[in-house]
Amino acid sequence: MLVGYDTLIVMLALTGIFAFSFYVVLMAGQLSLGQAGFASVAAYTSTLIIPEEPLFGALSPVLVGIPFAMLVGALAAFLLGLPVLRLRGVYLAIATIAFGEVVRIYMTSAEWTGGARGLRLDKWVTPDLAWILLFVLMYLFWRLRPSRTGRAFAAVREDELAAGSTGIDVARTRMMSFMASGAIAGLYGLLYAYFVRRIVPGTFDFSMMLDGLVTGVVGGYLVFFGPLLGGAFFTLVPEAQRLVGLEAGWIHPFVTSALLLLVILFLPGGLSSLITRLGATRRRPIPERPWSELAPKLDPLPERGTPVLTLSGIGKDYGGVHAVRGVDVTVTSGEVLGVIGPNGAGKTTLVNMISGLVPPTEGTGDVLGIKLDGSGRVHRFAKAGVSRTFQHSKLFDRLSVLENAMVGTHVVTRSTFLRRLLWLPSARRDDRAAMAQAMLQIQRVGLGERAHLTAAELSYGDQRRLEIARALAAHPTLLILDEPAAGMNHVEAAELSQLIRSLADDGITVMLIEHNVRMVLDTCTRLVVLNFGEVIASGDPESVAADPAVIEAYLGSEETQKEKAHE
Ligand SMILES: Nc1ncnc2c1ncn2[C@@H]1O[C@H](COP(=O)(O)OP(=O)(O)OP(=O)(O)O)[C@@H](O)[C@H]1O
Repeated sequence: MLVGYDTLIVMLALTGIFAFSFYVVLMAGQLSLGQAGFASVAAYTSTLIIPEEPLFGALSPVLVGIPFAMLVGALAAFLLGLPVLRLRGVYLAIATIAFGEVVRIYMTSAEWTGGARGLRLDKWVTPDLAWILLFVLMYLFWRLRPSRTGRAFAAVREDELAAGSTGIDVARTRMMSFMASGAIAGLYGLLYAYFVRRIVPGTFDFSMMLDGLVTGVVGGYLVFFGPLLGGAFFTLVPEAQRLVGLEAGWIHPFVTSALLLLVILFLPGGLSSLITRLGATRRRPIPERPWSELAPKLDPLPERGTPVLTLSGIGKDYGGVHAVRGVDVTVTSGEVLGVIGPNGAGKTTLVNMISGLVPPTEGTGDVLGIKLDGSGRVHRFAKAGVSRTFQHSKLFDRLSVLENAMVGTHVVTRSTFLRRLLWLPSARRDDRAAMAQAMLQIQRVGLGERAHLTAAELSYGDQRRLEIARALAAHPTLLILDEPAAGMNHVEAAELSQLIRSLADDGITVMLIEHNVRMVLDTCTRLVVLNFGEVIASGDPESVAADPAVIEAYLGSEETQKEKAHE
């Protein structure tokens, strides 16, 4: 067992560093547990290149190993990530644990690793080195969180589907967090080995992984100093127990576990959430600034009348259920196209195909230059100019209204993380431009006063409005609204109708799915009616509303029409 204050001080830093390798995946919502494996691979391979003598006669030779171990850890994570990052949740956890076990078994049986007896090393890790590295990591994560990349991580954690629809490359973001986790775990493995002066396969086992996970979760993964708090908890609680004589037998694990349980049960965001909660009570509305001047310069929208969407015989089959069949539709710029039809008519499936969420099983289509052949991933549709809202709001609940809309600016802003590390003024300008673009849209939907609240704190109607603001923040050419007025009263629906018309006046093409017939008739320039997946009528709102086939299939009797109009 390690004793002495030097040891305690170094272990505090090392535990914090290891917790960061969990933090970075949890931050992106991934339950990945291969860190002990990455640490092991990196530590063992580093021993092959680290010289035995000090560098230039004075510097710790571990300095050579640091970039090497991080590279090896990241590479191992990349290679493992290629097959396993298709998995999510508990399946990802199992696959990554299995990787750790495979590494351990290999290291035990290989000759170059010294087998089960391991290798003896020199002690090259000092408290200064460990703490400097921990502070470097804290700095990186402090600068990452409010950057465009940090928001992408948070968005992927909160809702992958919505993140993809705002133009974030979800697969890439997950891989980035996975590789960063591998790099940090590699760093930890190296430092640990050269601190305890020994490397044996048993060190990097399941319990190391579990300790790291607990430290990451207890510290919390929403704020950059979470791992430090987690590390302190994990290292100091046993130490405090030792000091007060609670060390013997079962008392030690019992007290530690009870404290852990308390943190996990009553502080789901970890210890760091205590501090953010204090901050939350001090949140104030965002002060007014000249947002239009600060906003980014955006490309003009296509000329009125330019084709935006062309569908030809498009259809989607769900194992025998023809959700959509043989739909031919052309939409041109500046139109407000209403898509109506009874429940289950295929409206959502149709817009899911247009926004790249599901590939069609028949027909061809083109939306803003992207072919609907199943090859384009969701974020590409967003990049091309397709933005959408969902039938059931998909907001990033734990992010603020402003942050939600800022995620929406992903496709019209540039990455700022690396420039933020260097405090470059251009990064500040770009971040401010993203904020301005987001605030303008938030104000446009009438949420300016509530920009500082979290999305979860909003009323249902406001959440629907926020989803529209987030979609607008991407400066879309085609805006798809899936039942945006659901749950709104007729005054709110009328306001929404006015907003949609003003968006069309600005040149945005809108596709509106809505059950509120009055609103559809008031808002749209053209209607398409679906029934059992097929188009049964299309044309200007008045003639469609008068079409007997439509009345029969959807609008029903006059009484039902009135009811629907008041929904
Ligand atoms: N993922 C899926 N798997 C199997 N069937 C599906 C799936 N998604 C939709 N369907 C089926 O496809 C048909 C069309 O559904 P869709 O949700 O597109 O209709 P909708 O017009 O949007 O309905 P609503 O107005 O109730 O939202 C329905 O019969 C539905 O059950």
